[in-house]
Amino acid sequence: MLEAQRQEINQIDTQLTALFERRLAIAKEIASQKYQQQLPLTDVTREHQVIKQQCAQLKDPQLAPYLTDWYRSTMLLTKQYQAHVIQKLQHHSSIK
Ligand SMILES: C=C(O[C@@H]1C=C(C(=O)O)C=C[C@H]1O)C(=O)O
Repeated sequence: MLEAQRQEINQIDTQLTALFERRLAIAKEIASQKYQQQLPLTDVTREHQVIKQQCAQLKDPQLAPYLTDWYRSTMLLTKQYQAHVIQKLQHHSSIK
């Protein structure tokens, strides 16, 4: 009964996973620049700008609060990953 929709969700999830991996790969590059230039992990202005830009692209504006939450959690885990990347860079430089 739900089979067709679930298969479609599976296909969407496959695309999301690939995009997630690409997003975190870029976030890793940003993390190493933040480490080298001693920049803070969080850029609140940028975060607000991303959420505003993406919400403006929705066809259905009623989805804005859900997309906002989606981005808030994505950004939180992106920063957790960046913190991990920076910790590793700090560890490597301390043992040289
Ligand atoms: C990826 C970055 O790091 C953080 C995470 C962001 C995101 O996930 O979009 C945006 C800004 C920063 O708070 C960045 O600085 O661009």
